[in-house]
Amino acid sequence: MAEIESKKQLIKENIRAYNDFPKPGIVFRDVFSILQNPELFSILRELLTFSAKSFEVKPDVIVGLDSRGFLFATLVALDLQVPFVPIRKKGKLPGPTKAASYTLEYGTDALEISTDAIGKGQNALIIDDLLGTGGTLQTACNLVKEVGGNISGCLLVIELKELNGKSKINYPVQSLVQY
Ligand SMILES: O=P(O)(O)OC[C@H]1O[C@H](OP(=O)(O)OP(=O)(O)O)[C@H](O)[C@@H]1O
Ligand SMILES: Nc1ncnc2[nH]cnc12
Repeated sequence: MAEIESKKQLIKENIRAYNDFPKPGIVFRDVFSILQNPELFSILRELLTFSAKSFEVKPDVIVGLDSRGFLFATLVALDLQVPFVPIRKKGKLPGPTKAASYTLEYGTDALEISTDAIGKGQNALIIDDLLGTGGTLQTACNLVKEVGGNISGCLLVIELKELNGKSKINYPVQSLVQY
């Protein structure tokens, strides 16, 4: 466990922060700084998969959120050998879909899921890079439920504590690093 905590600390120290991006007053936490270093990216993958295995309800599918969430959700889906399901920004998915709009730290957007992507009663673990206000994750949870899935939980690389996004989510939430 001490080893896990020190690996989380290493990831935290290496996520670069940019002030006033993309708008004045926002501190942008750039998870791509980890991906530029294969050693750190491998450690992050190991931490995510370790956390994904720790949820009480084991996931049947991994749901990743467009776009940065895909970078991590696909790795975990492979490690767990379960299907990967994308939730995309509106207008990008073919076939029948369900959509919902939401607000985020610096704008508004809409998300979409394929109606047949998750079997009725299947357990989904939702993975994204960052939890801010929680609007994105809350919308993703609603979409998974709408197409008949259950939610094992939600896993984030980064949690911005002061935005209190966790309070919007009625499912188990784990984040690897917090600011
Ligand atoms: O908790 P919230 O306040 O809703 O914010 C978190 C979301 O904002 C960012 O996504 P963004 O929409 O910028 O998309 P990207 O991953 O394509 O950069 C981030 O990747 C999360 O998905
Ligand atoms: N502060 C932030 N840094 C990086 N990505 C974000 N997405 C939403 N808020 C963010």
